[in-house]
Amino acid sequence: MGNQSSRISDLLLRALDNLSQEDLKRFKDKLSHSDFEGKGTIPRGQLENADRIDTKNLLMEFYSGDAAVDATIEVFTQINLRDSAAKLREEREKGYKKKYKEDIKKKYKLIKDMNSCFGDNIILNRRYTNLTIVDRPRQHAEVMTERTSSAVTLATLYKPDKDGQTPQVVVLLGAAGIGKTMTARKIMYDWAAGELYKKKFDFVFYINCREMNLLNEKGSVADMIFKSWLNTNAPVNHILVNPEKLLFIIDGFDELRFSFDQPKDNLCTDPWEKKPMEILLSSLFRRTVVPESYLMITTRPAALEKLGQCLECSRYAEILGFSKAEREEYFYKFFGNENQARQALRFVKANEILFTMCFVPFICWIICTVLKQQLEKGENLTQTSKTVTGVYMLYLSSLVKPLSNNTKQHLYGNLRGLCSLAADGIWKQKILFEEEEIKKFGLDQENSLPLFLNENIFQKETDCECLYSFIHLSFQEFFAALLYVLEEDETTDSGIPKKDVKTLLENYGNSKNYLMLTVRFLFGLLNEERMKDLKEKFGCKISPKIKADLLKWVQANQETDLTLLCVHEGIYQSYQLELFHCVYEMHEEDFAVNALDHFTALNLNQNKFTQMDQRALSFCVKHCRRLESLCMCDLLSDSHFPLCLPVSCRFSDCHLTAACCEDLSSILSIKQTLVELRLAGNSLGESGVKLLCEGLKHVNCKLQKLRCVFTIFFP
Ligand SMILES: Nc1ncnc2c1ncn2[C@@H]1O[C@H](COP(=O)(O)OP(=O)(O)OP(=O)(O)O)[C@@H](O)[C@H]1O
Repeated sequence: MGNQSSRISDLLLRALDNLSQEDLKRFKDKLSHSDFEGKGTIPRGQLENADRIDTKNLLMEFYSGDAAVDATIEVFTQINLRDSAAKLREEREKGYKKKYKEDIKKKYKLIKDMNSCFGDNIILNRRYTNLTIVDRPRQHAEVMTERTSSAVTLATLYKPDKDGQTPQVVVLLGAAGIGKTMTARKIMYDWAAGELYKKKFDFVFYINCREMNLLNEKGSVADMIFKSWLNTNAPVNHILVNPEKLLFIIDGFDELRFSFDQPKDNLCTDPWEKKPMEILLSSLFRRTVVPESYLMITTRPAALEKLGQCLECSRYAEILGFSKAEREEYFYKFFGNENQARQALRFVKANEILFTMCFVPFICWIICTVLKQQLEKGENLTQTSKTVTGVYMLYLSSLVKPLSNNTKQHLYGNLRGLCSLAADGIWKQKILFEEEEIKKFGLDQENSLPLFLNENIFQKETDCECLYSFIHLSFQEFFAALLYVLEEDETTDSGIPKKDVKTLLENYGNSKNYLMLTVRFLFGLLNEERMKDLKEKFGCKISPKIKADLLKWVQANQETDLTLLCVHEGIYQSYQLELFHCVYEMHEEDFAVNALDHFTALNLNQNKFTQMDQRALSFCVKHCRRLESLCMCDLLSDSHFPLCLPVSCRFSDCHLTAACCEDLSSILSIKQTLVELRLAGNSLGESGVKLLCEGLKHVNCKLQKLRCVFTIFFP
């Protein structure tokens, strides 16, 4: 007997056992007259002498599966045994939930490391580290300037807000690799384990946008539920009875290729109605179908505008990544060996930029993976990197290093194919690739695949289809960028469309935001050291002339007097801020000086920057040679903003510390053009003020105006 039959058998027997002898007699009598769902009646002769077990067996034989329970409930109701009917209904619901939860727990309990061998899994809870998540104000102009953001936990996402409104749609935002998918998986697991949303949701369904892109057939909400149901037939009818107890997690909105500007009368309202995927998803987002259900949508910030066009969200929350303490916790979890974790942490902390970058879990994973390999081989921990591109290169090098010479010979060809596949995919917003495409780019050779691509087994209706994806979307973006840097190669590129960097930049400028990370990597790859590595380690022929195109592009996108308004730690990501990130990613003084030559004034007030934003800005401001005025306030308390050298500097409420005063002091003693300095709202401390005074006393100091309010007591 299958699992489901055995569950139904127990359920029915319990229900019949609870009947008195008299009620059982009435039940059998009514049953012998009932033509349930046109299936005819169970012959009276068979029922007459049947005991409870026989009756149960007859019910199961005659009405197979769930219909036997439906028939029993119906007959209970007809003979006025309403309590028994309600109890059976309730027990069946509990059974469904229990089974679904068990299956979900099994499915989400394990995760696969991106570079792991088949069957090499890790227990989710042993690796999952808490992330910092904050609530975000809505995107109305008047609230965009609201600067407070409060920490939230997964458990409080669907709790009423301060106005008493319970959000029905939660958008979980976060940059590439910050942990959105991991969080979605953790929610699935915790819910199934009874640790999250226990009373709030009866069923939680996970929908992966990457897979949605590939579904050419029409589908319905019911089909989505069927697909999530792992083993048995989903009791969709019963699930849909209480839509307000359902949560749909739609993971990776930014990966969807569809446009969502459907006219309203195209949308569906019936959960059983089959529609093309883009209409079905539009209907869910625009709340025309199962409008009482709850949604959680994860997306990168770049797709926020598109999402806003088809969805009215009631709560935005943003994943900010790992705090310092969480980064440390991650290292211990990753290594599972205190000694190694301590060594690795000591090494990473000594390189401040590297440690800062670890706020992104995926970067943390790459760094730990590379360090683990080095530690296991007894090598010294020597690699350092200042940019995200540098970290990705580290990973690439670590993969290539142990390859045999024979494999290395084919490396460049494979890499080119891989880059072409990646770029092709980025343009088509395609993340899963079929075997045909793998062949088209010559990647079907031994050794070319396992290094960079994952094999996914994707359930397409009943057939199992084999698909490939990069080990992480950001790696696809990295390889796509690499294609633009590689020199055209007439011998190997036949049939592969040529890629023009100007088209890439133009399209990105025209708000094709999904190109954002690719463009950022492009800058990163053109760093001299990266190019040298690419040549030496991977045999790449690099085309440095595109640096000139990048320079022109940055220059063309500049104003002289720039005010960056309302950047809330990445949410309202400004195009201009992204340009600063690009310049940072290249990390070259000459380029930065030329690229930023236009700026004379920079106003960074009203912003809340992430640590990485601050690093990028710090680097850029340092290289704005013609900057005359810099105005900023309210930096993070552990910020590292440069005390750069324009004519006028305003650092109001910048949490400047005594350490910053040391820089300031030396600037005052060198920079004779600095004439105005405003420092209101900073508590510099006694030692800070003393340091400042040193600079002010210096013979080179030509400061004319100093504005500050100090509360400090000198002994
Ligand atoms: N909370 C976490 N604890 C431990 N590791 C994490 C966590 N979040 C993410 N990671 C690591 O970072 C990797 C990338 O995370 P994930 O795929 O969830 O990012 P994402 O935000 O969905 O990225 P993208 O927008 O590029 O799809 C994971 O595969 C995992 O190794």
